[in-house]
This record gives sequence, C-alpha cells and structure tokens, in this order.
Amino acid sequence: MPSPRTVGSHAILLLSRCGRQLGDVASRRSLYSAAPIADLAAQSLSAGFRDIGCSRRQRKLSAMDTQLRGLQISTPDVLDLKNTPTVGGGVGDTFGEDAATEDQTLTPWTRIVASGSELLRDPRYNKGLAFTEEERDRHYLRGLLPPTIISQELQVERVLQNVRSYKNPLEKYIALMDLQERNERLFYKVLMEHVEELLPIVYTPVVGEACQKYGNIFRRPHGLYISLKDRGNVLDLLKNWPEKNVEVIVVTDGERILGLGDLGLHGMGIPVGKLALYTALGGIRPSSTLPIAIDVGTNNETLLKDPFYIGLRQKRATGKEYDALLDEFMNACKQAYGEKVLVQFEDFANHNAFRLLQKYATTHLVFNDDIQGTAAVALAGLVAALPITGGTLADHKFLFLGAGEAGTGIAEIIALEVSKQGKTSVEEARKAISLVDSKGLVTKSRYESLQEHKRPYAHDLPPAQDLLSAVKALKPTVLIGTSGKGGTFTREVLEEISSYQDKPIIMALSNPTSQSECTAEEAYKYTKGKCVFASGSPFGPVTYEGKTYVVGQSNNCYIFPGIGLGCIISGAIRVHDDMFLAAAEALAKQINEDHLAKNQLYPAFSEIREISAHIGAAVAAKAYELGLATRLPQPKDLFAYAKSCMYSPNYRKYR
Ligand SMILES: O=C([O-])CC(=O)C(=O)O
Ligand SMILES: [Mg+2]
Repeated sequence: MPSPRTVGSHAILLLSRCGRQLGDVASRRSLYSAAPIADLAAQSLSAGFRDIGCSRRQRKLSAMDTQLRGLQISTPDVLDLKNTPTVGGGVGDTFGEDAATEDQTLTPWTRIVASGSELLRDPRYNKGLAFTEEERDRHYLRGLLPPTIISQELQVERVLQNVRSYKNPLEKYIALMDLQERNERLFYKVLMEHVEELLPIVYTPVVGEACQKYGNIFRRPHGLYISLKDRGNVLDLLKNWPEKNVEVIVVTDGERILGLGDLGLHGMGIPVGKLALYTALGGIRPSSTLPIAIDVGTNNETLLKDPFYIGLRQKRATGKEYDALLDEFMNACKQAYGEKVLVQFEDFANHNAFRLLQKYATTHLVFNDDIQGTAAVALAGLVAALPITGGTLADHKFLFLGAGEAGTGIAEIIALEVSKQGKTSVEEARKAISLVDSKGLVTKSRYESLQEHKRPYAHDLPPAQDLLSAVKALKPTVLIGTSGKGGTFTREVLEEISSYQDKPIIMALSNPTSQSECTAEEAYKYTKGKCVFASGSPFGPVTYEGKTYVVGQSNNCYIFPGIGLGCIISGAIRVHDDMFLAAAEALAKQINEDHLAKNQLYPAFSEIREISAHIGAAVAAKAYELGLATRLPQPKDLFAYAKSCMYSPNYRKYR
C-alpha cells in the first residue's frame, strides 16, 4: 500500500497534466493533501469534467482512474471517507491522526512543498512577478514567468490602477476577489494600504450588491457551504476544509443580509467580506479564518426562480429541522477546532439571532456582530460625542427607529453603560430609551404582542403611530436609525429634533447606503448644521454654510476585528458583555480634539490597525480580569503583544 504522500505526488502529477482549469480548482488543496487530490480527481472523473470545461481530458482521466486503482486506492474508496461525526482518536486528536482506533476513518491530510506551476496557482504562496531569480531557480519557475522581476510595491500600484479603471463598483469587487484568489498577500497589502478607498468595495455598500448578484458573478467557491442535505455529516464537511488551525468563523444563514433581507446562500459574500476585514483590519492570519454559509433554503421568490441561484431551491426550514442543523454545526465547530474557536453570527434574522446568541453564549465562544458589535461601535460614537453635546450619557434621551438586532443591541449596551457609570439599575436606565418599530412606538399597551427583545422597552407611554409623532411627544436628544429602510429620517423629523435640541445626535446606521435613514447632507441641511452625525455606510465630508464636517462611519468593522484579536491573544473561552464595553471605550479614546472640531465621531480607517490593536488589548485585558483567558501568563504589555501577533501581508522569502 503506497503512503498517502506517494499517492499525493502521483495525483499532483496527473492533475498538473490535466490542464489549467482543473489545476485552478485543485491547486490550493493539492499542495497540502493527498486524499483530497485523489478525491478531486475522482469527483472530476464522475462529473466527466463538464462543469469545469475540460471534457477533452476525459481519456486522461480514465487513465488516472486506472492508475489510482493501480495504487490500490480506488476512486470510490477515496470518495467514501465516511467519518462518523465523533471526536477522533484521543483527547485533542480531532482529526484522528495519532491515536485513531482501527474502526475510525481518518482524512489523510499531508503537506508537500509546492513548486512550478502549482506554486503559481496557490494564492497563499504565489508572488507573481515578484519571485526573485533565486526563487525562480529553486522552485522550478523558469520559463513559467516572463523575465521581469517587480517589487510587491509596484504590484500594489498596478492593481490599484486596474481597480480604479473600472467604473462599475461591482467590477472593482470582482477584480479584488479575483486577486484574493490569485495572490493573497498582494490582496491584503493593497487592501491595508488603501483601506479607505477599498473598504466600501470589499465591504458595505458594494458587498451588498455583490450578494444580490452572487449567482451571476460566481466564479470560484469561497468558504464552506453547509446545507440541510449535510445533516449528520457536518463534522465531515469541516474536515474537508484544508486548514486545521481555524480560529475565527463568521457564519450566516443569509436571512437578513445587511438591510437587504433574505438573500439565501448568496449571503456568503458577507462572511467572506467580514473575514477579509478580520485580516486587513485586525491582523488575524487568513489561514485561520473560515467563512461559512448555512443553507436552509430561502423565502426569496426571485432567487428561487433565478437559474443562477446557488442554494437549495426550497423554502426556509424552521423549527426543529433548523435548530438541529445549527446545533450540529455549533458542536462540530468545537469538535474540529476546539473550545477557543470564535464563532461570529452574522446577518441572521431577528427571530433566530437573539435566541441563537442566548443559546450558545454559555457553551461556546460566540457573539453576534449585528447585536453586540453594532452596539459597541454605536456606544463608542455616543461617548465620543459627549464633549460636543455636553453632559453624560445619562443626561440623554434616546429614540430608535428600528427595534431589531441593532436597535435593541445598542439600547441594551447604553443601558448597561449608564448603569455602570451611575447609581441606577439597568432597568431604570432603559427608561430613557424608546423604540419605534413598523407598528409605531413600542409601548406598554402593546406588551403582549411584542417580541421578547422589545419588551424591556415597552414603557408606559401614550401610543404614537410613526417616528415624527414619537419625536414630537418624547423630544429625544439622540435619534438612532436601525430600521433597514432608506429615507425614513425625513426633513420633518430632522427639522423637529433640531427645533428643541441644540446639538442633536443623529445616527443613520442602516446598510448599505440605499437603506441609510438619511444622507449626511440631509442631516446637516435639515438640522441647519446643528446635528452631530454618523452613519453605518460611508459618506464623504459635507460642507454646510462654510463649515466642513467629516462623517464618521459607525460600522461594526471598527469593533469585530479587535474583538477577535483580543479573544485570540488571550485564549478567551467565552465572550462577555463587558468585553464590548471595553472595546467601545478603547475606540472612543481614539477621538481627539482635531476629530471633534470636525464633528467626527470615529477615527479614520487609515489608522485602523493601530486601533484594532488597542481594542484587542482592551478586550484581552477584560478577558484576563474576568478569568476567561487561558493564555497564561498574561503578557505584561498587551498592546505591544497584540501588535506583535498581527499578520503582515509582505511577501516572505522562500528557501
Ligand atoms: O456589514 C455591515 O456593514 C454592518 C452589518 O453588520 C450589517 O449591516 O449587517
Ligand atoms: Mg451584519
């Protein structure tokens, strides 16, 4: 019986002869593993290569099948690595490599050194024209590259020029995603060095459009897809992922993508984008990040009829079926990657988001970005605004339009912070906060029919049908929009709030830009330059009556990369609400006199890596304080330690 290594080399040899398309599909994995190569070869055999446009290779494939059989690993055997979803051989041996008992199957992952065309097709190691003379000699690259050698810096310039030449933002998105698949370090270097320009493309708002058209622009799969069909085999799917040291997972079920609603499996763009930011903004190694989309169907009729839709064509599963898949998934994450893998829930619909967070918060290292990340970033903005508006948080009166994850998440963190600062309880602090949902003001008279997360805000107030009447009745000093509906902070609403309040705080947090409750310009114009404004989507500076205001982006991407970094460097085993308070405080501290002079509530993204390190250090410090950290002893200087752990996108030398 040949060793897996031998099988791997044979398969690589065969695959490399199979032409570019297959090589493209296989290359990333082929460099690490024998079985998946044989696996791919076998899959391709049965698919007759039609999907990847390689049908003329079929004769060679039959030959490959024969060869694989000659190696006594028949293709069905290779395909049939049916693992029961249990932990492997011994404690900490999830993949069953060292101590697997004989009746347990294992995935024979192995590493080999990449060279030649395989090296050029591996996005993690490819450097394109930046390979040095020496590397070209040592790694069999001669002739595979034109003779020119250029620096990574020049490559960055070239990429930027190309991206800028596209007029359509979606084309820019596609170009950047292609780069990520081709040359990962170059992608991150470009993104990190031009973060303000490129963030709106790989992230909100353009990622929203990309998700809407995900089926049309589909090229290569990103991340891991888990569907209802995989019930009972979720751990096996995780074992197919080519990385074992996963530290951060972002998962969505696609039911509430940004403010765009149910986009089903096309929501995959969000975990992919968020994790790109974990690396670019928070310095988390890309190989330790895993984007996951869970497919339980979609209720989006347009997608169900769309021939290019990539997900299951069925209505969303709910109840026990849904819960069982999620439960299997959550357990499989810990089985595969251990207690300290961070799972970020993203863009789940309200009816699942709150209960999933509650269900898993005590058993897993989890948080919900839309509830807690958004809450922390909004709190940071409010704290930063206090020197402009005067007073403390407890002096303000808050009105929300939108009572979903973001709205009640922010409301809760405000109440928590006020209660920590003053002598009031959280219950008392909630009294200064009111919510308007699609049925009007949330009041006590509606209590019975309210969803649980809104009930703490059902105050004893007269009813109000809409936002404007609620503003008139309650006279809030802070107006926060998390409704997912564009244009809802109307001229009347903005004029009303500025009629009685000197410096109202207006936060229009819905995403993408089309769903923003108002634009930055509208906010300044209709409040006659009185307001302090922030938004969830990016807006350029606004000049009103000769004064220029810089619009801070109150987006959770300031917070989640630092939360991840803090959890990883401290080895945290649970996420605690106080870590979000610490993160918000660390972010608010970044605002100085210069920012305040321009009404800017959030620092520039160009400083984000430093900011993430501060947030990471604050989060880690809190984890140590709460006894939730396992990485001991605690580093003396957590900020320096956080910085030292951050991924650099610069090319490494290959020996
Ligand atoms: O992705 C963003 O820009 C913020 C966010 O989490 C959401 O809107 O769901
Ligand atoms: Mg989100």
